[in-house]
Amino acid sequence: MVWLQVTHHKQYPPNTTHVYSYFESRGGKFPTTVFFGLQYILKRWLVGPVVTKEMVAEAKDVYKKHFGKEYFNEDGWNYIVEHHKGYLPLRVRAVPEGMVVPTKNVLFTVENTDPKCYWLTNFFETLLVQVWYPMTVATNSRYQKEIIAKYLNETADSMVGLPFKLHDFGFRGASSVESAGIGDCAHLVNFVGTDTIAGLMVARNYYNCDMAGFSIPAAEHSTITTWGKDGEIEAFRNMLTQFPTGLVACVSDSYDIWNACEKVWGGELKDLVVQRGATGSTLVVRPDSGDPPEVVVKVLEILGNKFGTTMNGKGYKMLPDYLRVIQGDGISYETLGDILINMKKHKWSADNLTFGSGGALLQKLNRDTQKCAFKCSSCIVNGKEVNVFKKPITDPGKNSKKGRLSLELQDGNFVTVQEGKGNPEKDQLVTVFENGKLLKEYSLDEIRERAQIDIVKELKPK
Ligand SMILES: O=C1OCCC/C1=C\Nc1ccccc1
Repeated sequence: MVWLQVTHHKQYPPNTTHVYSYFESRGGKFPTTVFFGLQYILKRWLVGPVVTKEMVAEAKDVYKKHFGKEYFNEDGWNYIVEHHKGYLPLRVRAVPEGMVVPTKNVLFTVENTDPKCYWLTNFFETLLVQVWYPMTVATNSRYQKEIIAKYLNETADSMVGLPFKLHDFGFRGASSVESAGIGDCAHLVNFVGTDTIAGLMVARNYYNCDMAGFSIPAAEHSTITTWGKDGEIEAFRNMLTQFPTGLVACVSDSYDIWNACEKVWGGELKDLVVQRGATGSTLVVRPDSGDPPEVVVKVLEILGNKFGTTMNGKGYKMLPDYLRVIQGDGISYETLGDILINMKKHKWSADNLTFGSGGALLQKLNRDTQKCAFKCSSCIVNGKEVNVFKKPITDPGKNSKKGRLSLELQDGNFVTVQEGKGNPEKDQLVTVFENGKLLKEYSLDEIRERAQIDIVKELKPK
């Protein structure tokens, strides 16, 4: 409740009764964005009777101390408590979550529904613009899915493994438990592999998804190195015996990844590894250092020499089904292609490998990555609706849109129609929130469907 923009009620023209603002990505790293995460913000902060007179009193006290003067809009907020019973008189219209939209298009609009609360629209800019984070994580994750899909399509017999190909390793590198949860849920729009448990709870509590992601038992360096360097073989054996069936992952670079693959997995423990095949179980070897394109291929070559390979229908090598590799070090949108290219060059199918990504997936992005902005484009002053815009001579890229906006599909392409000239029947924006109530909810399942990447859409049986 204690947000910024607390002095703006004093700054609008006299007799302002309506402020209408919109959110967009002005461009940036990726040409399209996956719209995701607004529903979390609405349900977490804005839905229901969210304002009480006690909160108003506290905010008044906080801001009196913060500014040293009475700038807080006490009357305005008490009006919302008394007249609206704490329900926010706002309307939010948004593109459906999971929709992939080219940048520079309106993604959602906000306006006040009570003329006395003109000041409320932009009061929540601070909170609503935080949608940049889940949106940008979902976008960055989806662009990685496109790269993986390309090489899977070229070098594997099936795309069925695609949803598991990029695993969220990012919990520890996130800025907080809450942001890890939001970011992981955004990643899970595109994939189903994660160790960021917080995201499962966001999916359950905000996106109606009982279990959004999956994982398997995995070693970390501490559970291997506590056995001592000479005990690494026993640590590995312990992984195979403690988890006798199913998949188990084992980080193998604590001392010497080449020796681990050649002499331990492919040597002393080889029979135990091969026997897992009898129960359809799999060992996943995890390198975790060195130059990823080189290390992944060298690990595959060593394991291939020791366990044998088969040629798949696309003419690429596959390890036996009981053996796979996961690379979780140095993975990002910028680097995973290099690994897949080197694998292809050495005739290894992409299906042998899974990626794990941490900091790059959840943390190495900001509001500028997709240039997310919230701007007023229309208002009513003295009963007259006027277009509002900024057009800085110092940066045309910051020009904002004018008037009431709609997002229309014209010949299959998204177009933002400005100045209220849109055709309501064609408008892709949906009223998701009005007067404190959520009018439209999206489940993660339908969001996933909407965000499908084209290559999978094309390959899906008609
Ligand atoms: O190796 C693995 O195989 C597949 C399951 C996950 C996994 C490792 N997880 C992880 C998480 C956070 C930091 C580092 C690794």
